[in-house]
Amino acid sequence: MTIPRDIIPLSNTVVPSSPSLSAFFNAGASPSYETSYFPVVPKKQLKPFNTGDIRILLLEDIDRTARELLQKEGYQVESHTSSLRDSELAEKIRDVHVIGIRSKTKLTASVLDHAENLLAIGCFCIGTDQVDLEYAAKRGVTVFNSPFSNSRSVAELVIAEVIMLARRICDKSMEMHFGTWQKGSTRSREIRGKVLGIIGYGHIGSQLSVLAESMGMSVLFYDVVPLMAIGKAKQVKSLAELLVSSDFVTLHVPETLETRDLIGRTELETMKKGSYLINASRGCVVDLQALCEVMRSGHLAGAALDVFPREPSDDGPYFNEDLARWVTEIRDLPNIILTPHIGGSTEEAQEAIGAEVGGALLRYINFGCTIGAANMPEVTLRSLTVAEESHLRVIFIHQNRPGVLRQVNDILGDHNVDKQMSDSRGDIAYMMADISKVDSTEVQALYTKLEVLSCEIPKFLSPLRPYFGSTR
Ligand SMILES: NC(=O)C1=CN([C@@H]2O[C@H](COP(=O)(O)OP(=O)(O)OC[C@H]3O[C@@H](n4cnc5c(N)ncnc54)[C@H](O)[C@@H]3O)[C@@H](O)[C@H]2O)C=CC1
Ligand SMILES: O=C(O)CCC(=O)C(=O)O
Repeated sequence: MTIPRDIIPLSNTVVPSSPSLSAFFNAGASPSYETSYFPVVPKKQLKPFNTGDIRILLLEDIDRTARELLQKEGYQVESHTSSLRDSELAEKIRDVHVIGIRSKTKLTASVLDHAENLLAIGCFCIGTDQVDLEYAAKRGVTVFNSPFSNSRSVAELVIAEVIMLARRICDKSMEMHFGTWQKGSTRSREIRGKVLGIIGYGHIGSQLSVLAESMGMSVLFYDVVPLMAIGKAKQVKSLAELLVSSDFVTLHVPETLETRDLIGRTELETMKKGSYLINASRGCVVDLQALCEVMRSGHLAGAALDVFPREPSDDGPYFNEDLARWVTEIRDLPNIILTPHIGGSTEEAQEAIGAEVGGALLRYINFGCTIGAANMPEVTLRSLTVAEESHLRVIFIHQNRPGVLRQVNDILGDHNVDKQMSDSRGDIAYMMADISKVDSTEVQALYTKLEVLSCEIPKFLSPLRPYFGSTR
């Protein structure tokens, strides 16, 4: 557990928002924070609230690029180097408007039920399987991630592992650490001319394909969709075809129902004798019990695992039998490289992710822009400018039902609707409209009328709220 740090005092950087909005954004704010004032910068962006009222919780050692970006905006940012235990997470998530996580923090429906004020989740990684995306959308919580900022880092780790496995580097190094000098070439091979089989030819798989070919390997890949092969790589028709033909099999699929235990005993036994398995995707994709047995039988020559079906939530001496039964077995296997989910953990990747996800959160909070969202329709409009006085941006997240937009437009209709964009994704729709000639005294009435509309949404959807922004 870590001590919260970097809590910025509340700041009043902008013209105060309407009382109802202050109430919305201030709900749960701790009265103990000090107040201070930052210079007002005349930016051409929405300031629908006091930016200092926005409370952001960053977990799992998210890069300082994100922290600094968000702090500069005047938001209150509290950051922790690790994830939080369940009870602490439930408590902390209650008050915040934004939470930033990586892969350890599980934002399930029951955790999200505690999140009374949550507007957005930033997954500072590629995977979003740790978040119940659908439930978050139903609660009007928008989720952002970084689709490829750490892809290269994962690809580089895998290429390193291919060589290390082929030369049994980890075992050799371990022997030396224990004082044993054991020279020899038995079961050490070059990777040139060998076949790399990639399962999942997306951002990481295709990047790896380029690296592997440049080192003289042949590349086969299997993917559920037909894809353009890069270089001389070849897409195969079935998983079995890839498994029987590859010297190294590496997994780069997302965690889905279909990929759970994608590699079980049958698949492991289908792999070539003396081949190697690498998993830097998600732990549940490989049946570890089967892997241990097949490795002990000598059928596989080695493996590298960066991800596990259960991973410790804290750094420390936790990779032991308390985590799972298979841990002891895996630790005892020869020529197996074990790494603590560090595929994307490079300074370059983390900095890029911090800027990308931090920027997406900022654009969402400040402008309502959902471009890049993982669970909401992608909607944006050109920003309002400070010259456009008496303009108001209305954002309305609602159930995707016939008639809702007509009702919304009836309410907005007394004003000039300068621009409007609406889109839906499954059951959820997102509407953004810029209306003009709005007197500040009318904002509350508009809000109330829209809020009544949202009452038509079943009770569990009640947090879907209208959200206003103005240039003032
Ligand atoms: N170890 C680490 O630190 C990291 C792990 N990851 C994991 O790697 C995964 C892949 O990342 P990206 O390449 O960026 O994803 P991506 O979405 O670009 O590519 C995934 C590919 O897998 C394919 N696919 C999906 N289901 C499949 C199936 N059943 N069989 C075969 N192919 C299937 C998709 O069609 C797609 O082409 C992420 O979802 C994440 O879980 C990502 C980054 C870092
Ligand atoms: O960096 C992390 O904590 C998670 C990396 C990962 O697995 C991802 O980006 O999906």
